[in-house]
Amino acid sequence: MKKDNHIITDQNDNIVFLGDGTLKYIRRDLVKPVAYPSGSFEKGNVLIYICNSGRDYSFISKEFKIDYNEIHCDRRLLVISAIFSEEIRPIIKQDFKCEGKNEELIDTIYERKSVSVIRKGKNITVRVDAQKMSFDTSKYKEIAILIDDNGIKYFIPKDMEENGFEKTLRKKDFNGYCDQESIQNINLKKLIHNNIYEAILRGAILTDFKDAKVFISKETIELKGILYNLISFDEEDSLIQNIIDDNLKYNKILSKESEDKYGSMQYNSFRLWGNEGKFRELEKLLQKGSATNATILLTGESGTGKTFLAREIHKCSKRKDKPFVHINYAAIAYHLLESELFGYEEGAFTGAKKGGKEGLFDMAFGGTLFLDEIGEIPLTLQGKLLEVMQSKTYYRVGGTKKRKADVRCIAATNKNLAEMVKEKSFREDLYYRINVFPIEIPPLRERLDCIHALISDILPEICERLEIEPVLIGYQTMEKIKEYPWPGNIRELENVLEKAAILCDEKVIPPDDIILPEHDQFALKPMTLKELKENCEKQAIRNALNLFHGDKIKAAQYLDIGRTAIFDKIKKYAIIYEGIEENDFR
Ligand SMILES: Nc1ncnc2c1ncn2[C@@H]1O[C@H](COP(=O)(O)OP(=O)(O)OP(=O)(O)O)[C@@H](O)[C@H]1O
Repeated sequence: MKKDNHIITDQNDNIVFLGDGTLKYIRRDLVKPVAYPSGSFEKGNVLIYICNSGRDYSFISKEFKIDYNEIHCDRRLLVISAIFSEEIRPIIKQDFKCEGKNEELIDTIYERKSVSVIRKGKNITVRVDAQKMSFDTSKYKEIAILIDDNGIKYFIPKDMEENGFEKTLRKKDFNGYCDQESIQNINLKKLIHNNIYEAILRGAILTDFKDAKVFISKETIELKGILYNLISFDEEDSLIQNIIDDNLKYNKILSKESEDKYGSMQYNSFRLWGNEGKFRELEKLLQKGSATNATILLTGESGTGKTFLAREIHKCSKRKDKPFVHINYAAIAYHLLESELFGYEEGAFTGAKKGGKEGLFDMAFGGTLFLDEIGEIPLTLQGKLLEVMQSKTYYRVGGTKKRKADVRCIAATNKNLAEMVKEKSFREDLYYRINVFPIEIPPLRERLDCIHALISDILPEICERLEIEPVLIGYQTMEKIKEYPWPGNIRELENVLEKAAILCDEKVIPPDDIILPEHDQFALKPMTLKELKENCEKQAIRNALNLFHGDKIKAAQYLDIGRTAIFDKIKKYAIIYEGIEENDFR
């Protein structure tokens, strides 16, 4: 189960866990880099200890001495230790004495804090709620970061570089300066945005002293797969330890998964989602394809992401700094196609602009030309396109000067081009020229098991587009979404999410705000009873076919109708589903 696309929030919508797949949504521009004031250990503080050498964690209690007598702290001290190039290792100082009563702590200790430690190359970033500090670990042997009510304070022992681990950490040693204002009024949810942020999350731990319940366990993470809920640390030792163990194991799984997937922790540059073998294959194909100049043919049903992936391929190619030009053949008037594509010279035809006009091949020079809906290109123009693709040169309409076509072509279609070749509506030679590197994108219904990954990818974008506060999806809402047999078009899912984001009055979308397509269509226009009935029937059959991957017999059984009846209705409503053969209707 893929876990790196999860965002876990507590009941206050503070981010508790950020899967590495979600880090790209964090708006770093909202968190100003700040330094923090001098401070001391206080009740419930968290100490994060980062060490750049050594592998034996036992030194923490020995060499990195904490003078407990100096620290007025009635809480146990949580020490998270991150060793450069090793995973985070949370350690509870079991021997640390608590003073005072728990009840007193509730008001004074921060109630909910999410602490994450992110490593990117030599940099370690510690985030506490909206605050964040980064350290270049190669510069220091040791860094101690203290988190308390006021935020993050850090301590880099001045003489540490000379004296190794001999330094004793005392409260007076924490010196720095603070800019509290820079983090005030930042709603954590504002941080969820779509800035690409390449980093690997190594650990995320929330301490919560107010609510003693434990809401999460290894099982809930593993079984539910997605959890937008509260992780809280109970005050009981054993429970804290359990949670930390779970987090540890979870982090191990995470890093193992990432390593399996990307070798040495590399990012999936294509924003692909899905965890089946075929997605790894698809990813490999995209990686290979984007690294070359070969023409790529993207096929797949409407709304499966062909345009989206064409852009991603461009972004990952050597041509990424040059233009990406999208031509949708279906959207350009037939008589204008040639001049739009190749441009024209002055006087080429009546109405031609003075000085001529550059075409899309000119505009895409050095970059990528995305030939969308290639199946729609008229036969008359197919020959010319073939010629350009072969000779890499072209003439403007009415022109005599040969121009260089320095473009990489990506074509896309939802048509069956091979069939079109047979029917003679698509040139065979052009088909072979385009079909050098075909990549088929599976429809949504074949990737339903990881639909949550797509949602966590697109929901922040939807909110940004609508200019509304980012919203999150709760666990039950996600379950409801998963129950619907999404056919193939991602746009359908986007519409549902968009509507839910608009309807939602809260920070987390409740299940009731998810209006699934079959319920929604009735609201669109008034219908007669007959139309309503037919719509219901049509939708029910479509759903059943999706549910049973096009198996009409199973769908008929599920709908409790006869075999002939379902065949008749599929024909009557012209329901198209992959796998329905023409023969079936005879
Ligand atoms: N991997 C993805 N991550 C996030 N959003 C995606 C992804 N793939 C597709 N989408 C979104 O799904 C919608 C449909 O995708 P897109 O327009 O690329 O499909 P298409 O196959 O080109 O459709 P058509 O054939 O109708 O032109 C878009 O809004 C796109 O942003």
